[in-house]
Amino acid sequence: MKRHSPGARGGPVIEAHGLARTFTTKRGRETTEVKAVAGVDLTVDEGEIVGFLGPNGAGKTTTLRMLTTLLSPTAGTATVAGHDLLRDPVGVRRSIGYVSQSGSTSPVALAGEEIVDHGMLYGISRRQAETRGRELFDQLDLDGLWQRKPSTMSGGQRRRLDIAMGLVHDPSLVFLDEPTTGLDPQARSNLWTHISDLREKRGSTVFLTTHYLDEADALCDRILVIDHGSIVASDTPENLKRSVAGDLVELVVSDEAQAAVAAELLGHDADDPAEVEVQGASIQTRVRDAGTHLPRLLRELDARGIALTSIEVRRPTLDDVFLDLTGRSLREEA
Ligand SMILES: Nc1ncnc2c1ncn2[C@@H]1O[C@H](COP(=O)(O)OP(=O)(O)OP(=O)(O)O)[C@@H](O)[C@H]1O
Repeated sequence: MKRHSPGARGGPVIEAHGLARTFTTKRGRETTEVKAVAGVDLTVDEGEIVGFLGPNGAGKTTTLRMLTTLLSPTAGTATVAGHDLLRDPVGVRRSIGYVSQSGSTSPVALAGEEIVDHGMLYGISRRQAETRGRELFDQLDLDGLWQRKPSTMSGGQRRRLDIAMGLVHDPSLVFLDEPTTGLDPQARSNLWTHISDLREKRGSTVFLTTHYLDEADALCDRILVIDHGSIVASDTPENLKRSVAGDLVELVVSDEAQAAVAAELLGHDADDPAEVEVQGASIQTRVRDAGTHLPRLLRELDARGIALTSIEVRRPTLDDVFLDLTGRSLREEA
């Protein structure tokens, strides 16, 4: 597993060892145990934007709630923002920002007042909270909304207000639980810019969960994949894509009668020569680093007089990675 990513600027700000949580539920005389998180080791370095991905019920929110002190682990240890999770939960809480899935703004209080109250709750003065709050409103495109109730804001504005609340006490480490769920594509990509800016302009470390693979791909230096309560991968999006599968190559020959010969030639480059699919005039397979093989393939096809109507190369996506690692497609679940 790769630990340090290009975004990393310093030492670890999260270090967890064997972090686990079992839930026990009782129905009548029957007791059921759910191992929501089964002993997680993870490291996040200062300045990284790390995406935490996994199928529904994999243990993402439970891990996040443990790392933010909202839930106590049944086993394991962690240091978060320089404080021991078990011995100094107050120290952890004061040093981090946490934006939950549902957010924490009241729909009826005025946005500015809420931000100030929230900052004071974290021990900063009213004046500091107001200065910082107004600065965040400016940075997060919330100008003019200080005196507005969240119930009158758009989804994107409300989500940015949630983020401002999580940042008002100036934490160096921010946890975002599904920050863009429910937003339209434009509001999502706008929020991505703001999240990147947290790192670029403030040097913050960001740990976020998401169901959107394009989000993880665009935003994260590193992706952690959790499945059945255990981490199953940790690497940059590029390395993950490279590691699971070759590029998908599809050739369409002009003359269907030549498909078998073309398939044989393509088979020489295939990851698995037994996995070349032919359907009518279309032939497809996976080829590692297709770009380096295609010129030769094209010359060979030409030499045999096989003309193509099209050729398409698709790089592996994070969904391919996800499918490979968990046996499930995140796209189906989102
Ligand atoms: N309070 C609880 N009591 C009992 N079981 C729980 C509790 N909270 C979570 N679980 C179970 O723990 C497992 C992990 O849940 P968790 O919410 O961490 O998953 P998740 O990866 O965040 O899922 P999602 O993507 O759907 O939000 C699930 O099987 C869930 O049903």
